Amino acid sequence: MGSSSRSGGLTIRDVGMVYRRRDQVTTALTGCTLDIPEGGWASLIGASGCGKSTLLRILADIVKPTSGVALVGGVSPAEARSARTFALVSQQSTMLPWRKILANVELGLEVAGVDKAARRRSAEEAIELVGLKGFEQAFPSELSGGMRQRAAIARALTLKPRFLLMDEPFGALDEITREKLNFELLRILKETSATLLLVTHSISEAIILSDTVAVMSPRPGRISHRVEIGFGHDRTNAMRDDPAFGAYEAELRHALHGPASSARPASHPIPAFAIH
Ligand SMILES: Nc1ncnc2c1ncn2[C@@H]1O[C@H](COP(=O)(O)OP(=O)(O)OP(=O)(O)O)[C@@H](O)[C@H]1O
Repeated sequence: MGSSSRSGGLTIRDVGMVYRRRDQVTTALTGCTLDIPEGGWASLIGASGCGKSTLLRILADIVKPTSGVALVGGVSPAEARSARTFALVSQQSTMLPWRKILANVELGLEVAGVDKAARRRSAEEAIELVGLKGFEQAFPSELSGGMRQRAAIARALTLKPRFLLMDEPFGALDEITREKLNFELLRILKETSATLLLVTHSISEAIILSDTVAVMSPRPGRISHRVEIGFGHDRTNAMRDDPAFGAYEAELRHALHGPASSARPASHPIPAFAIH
C-alpha cells in the first residue's frame, strides 16, 4: 500500500452535491470525507441512489461539487484530467462496434493525439495485460461481455493512469466471470501500482478488491462507516475461505442494513439497500 495522502492519493473533504433541474432540487451528497492514499484500493458501497456515482463523477471531473474539496493526486479533478492521471471505467463502457478491439483500445490515445506507432505499442501491451492477446482483430460483437469489459479496462490502461475510477465495471457479468475479473484486476493493480476507487453493489467484490470499504448512507449521501480490510496486497481466491472474510462480510452487512440484517425474518421490510 502507498504511503500517506501527502504523496497525492484521492482526497474528498466535506464534499456536498446538490443537483438542480428546473424546479427539482436533489441533495445527493452532504459532508462526504474520505482519503485514499496513493497505491491504495478502496470501494464505495451503499443503497441505490446514495450518491456513489456522483462522488466518482466529481473525482472524474464530470460534475463539480457544490461544496467541499476533491483532489486527485493532490490537484483538482480538472487539472488531473488535463494531465491524464486518471481513467474512468463504467459498466457501460462503450466499444465502437465498427472498430476492431485493437482500434477500440487505441481510442483513448488517439483522442489524446498520440502518434500511431506509440499508441499501437501501448494498446498491444494493455491487451496482453488484460489477457486478450489473440483478439486484437475481433469486433466487439464477437467477444463475450466479460471480454468487452477487459477491453474497456485495457483502453483505460493505455493512458497509464495513476488512478483507476471504476463504476460497477463488472456489474453486468455473471458471478464466475466477475470473480475471475476481480482477481485479474488485482494482478493489474499490482503490476501498475495504480490507486483504485471502485463503486460496487457487491459486498464480496468490495472485500476482494479493497484495503478500505467506505459505506455510504442515503438521502443525502454521506460516508457512514469505513471498514479496513487487512488482507494486504497478496491476495488469492483462498481469501474467501479465511474466517476474516466472513467477519468483514458480516460487518459490512451490519453497516448497510443495521444490526437485525443477518437474521431478519422474511416478513420484515426490504432494507433500503435493495430498493431501486
Ligand atoms: N444529473 C443528475 N441530475 C439530477 N439528479 C441527479 C443526477 N445524477 C444523479 N442524481 C440524483 O442524485 C442522487 C444520487 O445518484 P447517484 O447516481 O450518484 O447514486 P448511486 O449511489 O450511484 O446509485 P446507483 O447505485 O443506483 O447507481 C439520486 O437521487 C439521483 O437521482
